[in-house]
Amino acid sequence: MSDKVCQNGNGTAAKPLTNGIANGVDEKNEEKIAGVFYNAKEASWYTYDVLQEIANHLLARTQLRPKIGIILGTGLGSLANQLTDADYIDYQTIPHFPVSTVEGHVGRLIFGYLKGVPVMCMQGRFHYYEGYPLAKCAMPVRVMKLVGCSHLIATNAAGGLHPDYKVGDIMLMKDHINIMGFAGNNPLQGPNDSRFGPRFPNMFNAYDFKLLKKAKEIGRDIGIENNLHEGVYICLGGPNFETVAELKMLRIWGVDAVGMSTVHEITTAVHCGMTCFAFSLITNLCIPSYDLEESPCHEDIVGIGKRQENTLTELVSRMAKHIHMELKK
Ligand SMILES: O=P(O)(O)O[C@@H]1C[C@H](O)[C@@H](CO)O1
Ligand SMILES: Nc1nc2[nH]cnc2c(=O)[nH]1
Repeated sequence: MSDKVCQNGNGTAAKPLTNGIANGVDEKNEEKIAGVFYNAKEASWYTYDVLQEIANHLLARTQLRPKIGIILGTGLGSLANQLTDADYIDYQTIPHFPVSTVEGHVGRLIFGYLKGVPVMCMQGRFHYYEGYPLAKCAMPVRVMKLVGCSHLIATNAAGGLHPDYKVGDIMLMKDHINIMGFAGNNPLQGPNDSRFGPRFPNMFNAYDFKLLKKAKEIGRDIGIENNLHEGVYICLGGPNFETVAELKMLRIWGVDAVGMSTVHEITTAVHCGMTCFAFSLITNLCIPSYDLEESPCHEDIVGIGKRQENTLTELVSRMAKHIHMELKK
């Protein structure tokens, strides 16, 4: 028998929950962190003042003043190894911050220089299936904004649904389908604080067209144009992977890559006026057939991210450099 932890899509390893939460809402809601139920009250707990408190806390712990926030998806955390002169801030030590419970998400913020560009990096994100409401999953984006970031680079691991995609390819996100929002589950649900943004934000140009164009140019420069695509991402609630019938339906909808994150982060970032760029690393193929022997496995997904570290670092750092130069103009 293979010693692989998961086969046939089962057995996804969970990181043991830590009890070392600094203070605030999580201490009281420790049970909820185990992913038990959705609590709208908990989501709306992150008021402007609470988020400002978190931002001030961070600004007191680093000299860096980044304009670019980066979210590293599953298996993509090793990109953070490239940061120099870095300040590492564990989520457990930040007031009111949740903890990362998923393998492949270290759970810390890093303020450092990516090839000379100051950035703020989330090495590990929060997912809905961990038991966090969407507003809480996306809360760090508002913190980025309050720290001074005008741009967000979000990355994720996703299943490739488009028939041309191969494992290891990169799909630049040109758009998304907010399926969880269709049913009213939206990170912006609840009272709107106009200091963040408008009640009814426009998502028409959520993914900055110029940055998308630049990414394609960079893709050519670094020789990955044959493994680079542009497509539509969907975030499902997870944690289960999709059934064949679901994959068939998503394909009809025009979805190219399937994941469990990013959409609520981008929605929150657009709401507060940040310019967004995002991409998916295709870590497995979503083939709508009952005849397959292999199915997605979290450990393999993490491994693909690590394998692609050099390419991803090159793409992200060149994008960061470009944004940095543009901001200086
Ligand atoms: O955080 P991301 O969206 O990169 O993680 C994806 C979705 C699940 O969390 C995990 C499945 O392996 O990878
Ligand atoms: N929902 C979903 N998320 C993923 N993350 C990485 N691969 C997948 C996948 O196939 N489906």
